[in-house]
Amino acid sequence: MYKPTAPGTWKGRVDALDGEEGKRWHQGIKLLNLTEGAEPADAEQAIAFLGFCCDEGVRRNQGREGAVEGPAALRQAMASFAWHLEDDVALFDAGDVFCTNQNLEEAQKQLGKKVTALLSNTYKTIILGGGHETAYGHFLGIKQALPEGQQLGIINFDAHFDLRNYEKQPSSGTPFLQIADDLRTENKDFNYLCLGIQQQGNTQKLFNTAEALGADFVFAPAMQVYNYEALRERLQQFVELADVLYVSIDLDVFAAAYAPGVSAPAALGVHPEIVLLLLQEIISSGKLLTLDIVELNPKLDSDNRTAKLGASLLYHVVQQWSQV
Ligand SMILES: N=CN[C@@H](CCC(=O)O)C(=O)O
Ligand SMILES: [Mn+2]
Ligand SMILES: [Mn+2]
Repeated sequence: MYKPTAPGTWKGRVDALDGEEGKRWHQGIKLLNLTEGAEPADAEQAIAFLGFCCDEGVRRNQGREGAVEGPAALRQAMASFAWHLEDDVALFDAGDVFCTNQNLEEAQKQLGKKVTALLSNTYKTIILGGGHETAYGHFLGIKQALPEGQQLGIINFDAHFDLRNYEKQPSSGTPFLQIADDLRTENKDFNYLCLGIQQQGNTQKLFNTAEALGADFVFAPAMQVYNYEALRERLQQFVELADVLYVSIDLDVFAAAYAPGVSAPAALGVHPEIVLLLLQEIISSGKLLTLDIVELNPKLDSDNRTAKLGASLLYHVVQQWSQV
């Protein structure tokens, strides 16, 4: 269920005449093979991408399939980014975990193992989804790597709570309830902040589940740059209570004009600037442990707009995270 990235996958524009000054991400990224686990990172600041090629959760959740192609589209959209990273920073591509034979549960376990391998070898990890079922696999890995007694805070930029009941089967709509239940089993707190919730996109049942779990949330219409100070305060209160943060970005949080390439587009979704500002605030706290970006469906995208939005957010995340 795991494959390292093939050489030649990262390709893009080459400005040969400009030498080192013309460097782009596809010329600087290193391939990392996790077949036997991970070697300790050989750079002061090591950031690793890992793909989760899976939309089985979306299929089970009655969504529109295609997120299995998300990791490839994100890599392609990042490949020609200009290289502006400091000399002590190394960027890695650690390959992909695949979901085969609709065996989502096994794929999530495999993703978890690779995440643990990266985190316990001091890589800053960025998981490229996949449907939002990526989050539960990601969490399985975080759980193993988290030092005893550390409080985990989970921040999800999403139009949806993804707190659906999973008695029948886990899906892309259930990961955060699965996480909440796992944490409760271990007598740990579920600290969950959801940013960009659409009222019409979540039933009363989901609001009730969120309330019962003590989850905090901000509705999409309040996610505005003019409201930044209030949002920052809210975020800071949440961040203060956590020792480490897991951030999830579901691209359906954005307005469909920016992000048409998702299973469930939000016509009145959030504008990217406010998400970027809040991400910068999160990273500057120094508590970000790991991040994922999910629900990109290249089949539904328009001129790679959604892929480019996701990739551009990752550009800024990498640029800032490599300096804290
Ligand atoms: N990943 C989550 N997806 C949403 C889908 C909602 C919809 O299809 O409208 C959810 O389950 O709530
Ligand atoms: Mn989601
Ligand atoms: Mn969503």
